[in-house]
This record gives sequence, C-alpha cells and structure tokens, in this order.
Amino acid sequence: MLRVGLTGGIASGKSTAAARLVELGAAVVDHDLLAREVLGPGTRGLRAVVHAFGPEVLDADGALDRAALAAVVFGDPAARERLNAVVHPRVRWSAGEREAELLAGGHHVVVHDIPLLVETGQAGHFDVLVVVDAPAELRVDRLVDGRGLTEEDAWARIAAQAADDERRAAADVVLDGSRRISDLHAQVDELWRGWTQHAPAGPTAPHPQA
Ligand SMILES: CC(C)(COP(=O)(O)OP(=O)(O)OC[C@H]1O[C@@H](n2cnc3c(N)ncnc32)[C@H](O)[C@@H]1O)[C@@H](O)C(=O)NCCC(=O)NCCS
Ligand SMILES: Nc1ncnc2c1ncn2[C@@H]1O[C@H](COP(=O)(O)OP(=O)(O)OP(=O)(O)O)[C@@H](O)[C@H]1O
Repeated sequence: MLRVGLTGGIASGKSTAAARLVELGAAVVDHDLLAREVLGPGTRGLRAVVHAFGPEVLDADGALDRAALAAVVFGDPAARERLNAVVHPRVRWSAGEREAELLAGGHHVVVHDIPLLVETGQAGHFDVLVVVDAPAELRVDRLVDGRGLTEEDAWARIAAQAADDERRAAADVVLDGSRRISDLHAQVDELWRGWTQHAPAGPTAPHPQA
C-alpha cells in the first residue's frame, strides 16, 4: 500500500496530475470535492456556515452561494479561519472513510489531492508528498482566463495559501506544472512507473497509456 499526498498552489495543475493518476489506475481522494459535499444542501456543515456567516451566503434555493462566501473569506483571514474550522475537520473525517473504503476494495495506491495539505500540517502524514509547482503569475493568468476570476481575486487566493518555497521544501517530489499538459502527464507517468514497477496498483488498474 502506498499513501500519496498531492498538493500545489491554486491552478498549479494539481487536479490535472490527479486525473492522469486516475487514468493510470490510482485511487484519488479529492479533498476539494469532499469540501463541497460537507457543505451540500441540508448538511450540518452548511448549517454551521450559516450560523457563522449569516443567511447572506445562501442563494435563493437555500444552497451555498460560493461566490458570496469566497468574497468574504478571501479578503479576511479571521473569516477564513472560521470557515476552515467548520470545513476542515469534516473533510478529514470523510477522507479517512473514503480511504478505508478504497483500501478495503483492494487499491494499493491511494492519492489524496489536498490544496491546503502543507497549510494544515499534513505534510508528514503520507508515504510520499508530491507538489505540483508553477509560477504565481502563470497561475493568475490561468485563473483569469480559465475560471473568470479577476486578477485581484486570483492574487487574494494565492495570498491565502502557503508560499511556493514552503511547499517545495516539504515535497519528496516536485512536478513542473508550468509547461504543456502533455509534459505534466509524462512526469506523472514516470512517477507512476516508479511506484508500480514491483507491485500491483489496484483491482482495476489499466495499463499506462503511451
Ligand atoms: C470559499 C469557497 C466556498 C469558494 O468556492 P469556489 O467554488 O469559488 O472554489 P473551490 O472550492 O472550487 O476552490 C478552488 C480553490 O481555491 C482554493 N481555496 C479554497 N478554499 C481555500 C481556503 N480556505 N484557503 C485557501 N485557499 C482555498 C484552493 O486552491 C481550491 O482548490 C470554497 O473554496 C470553500 O468552501 N473553501 C473552504 C474549504 C477549503 O479549505 N477547501 C480547500 C481544501 S479542502
Ligand atoms: N501544464 C499545464 N499547461 C497549461 N495549462 C494547464 C497545465 N496544467 C493545468 N493547466 C490548466 O490550468 C488550469 C488549472 O489546472 P488544475 O485544475 O489542474 O489546477 P489545480 O492545481 O487543481 O487548481 P485548484 O487548486 O483550483 O484545484 C486548468 O484550466 C488546466 O487545464
């Protein structure tokens, strides 16, 4: 069994690397997705967020208005701490459950895709820590062009995360997310070969694609 932590600053290419790992046969636990689930309609997490931030962070259907909450928390470290205190323990619990299911299902390589892995003190929790790295200016361009954030909002999210050298210092492996996607795929493929050369990856692992 190999437990891998995968992280990187926003828009570094972390989810792109995770998607490639899935193609190769890894089981991936996506902590961004779990964070959405624990704030889903009718959850205790969502009730706790409304208690902390007021009904202004709900949309007309009573679901979380993500843009409204983002506008509050990325401009205010104390507010962000309050949100993190609601979301992070719930995500950690869900991730533990999900990992147990995957291991029981016969997966040998479980990758946790965690945006705030270093920030939340989880760097020592994995057998291997992989960091996807790309310059902040390039990541801002991706956020503005690809996700419609303003430049100011993009920099605010970057400022809410660990510095790039802090993440690199914690890494066992650094992948370069600043070149072409095919190049990032090639780096992931090589990593995967190293992990699975002598051991099976999981019950349904397909053959790596050329
Ligand atoms: C504030 C929210 C509602 C904004 O939602 P939105 O759809 O705009 O963004 P999304 O969830 O897709 O996150 C995109 C990226 O923003 C960054 N980000 C998200 N939350 C945080 C945070 N608390 N601190 C720093 N960066 C963050 C991450 O790089 C993440 O990959 C949402 O991000 C949220 O609930 N955040 C708190 C949970 C969290 O910390 N998630 C990330 C790790 S589990
Ligand atoms: N090597 C690359 N070259 C060009 N574009 C890339 C590369 N890697 C990722 N991208 C693009 O950059 C954007 C962000 O990539 P991705 O979603 O993988 O980042 P992320 O680190 O998971 O971001 P987040 O922290 O928001 O989850 C996407 O639109 C993706 O297609």
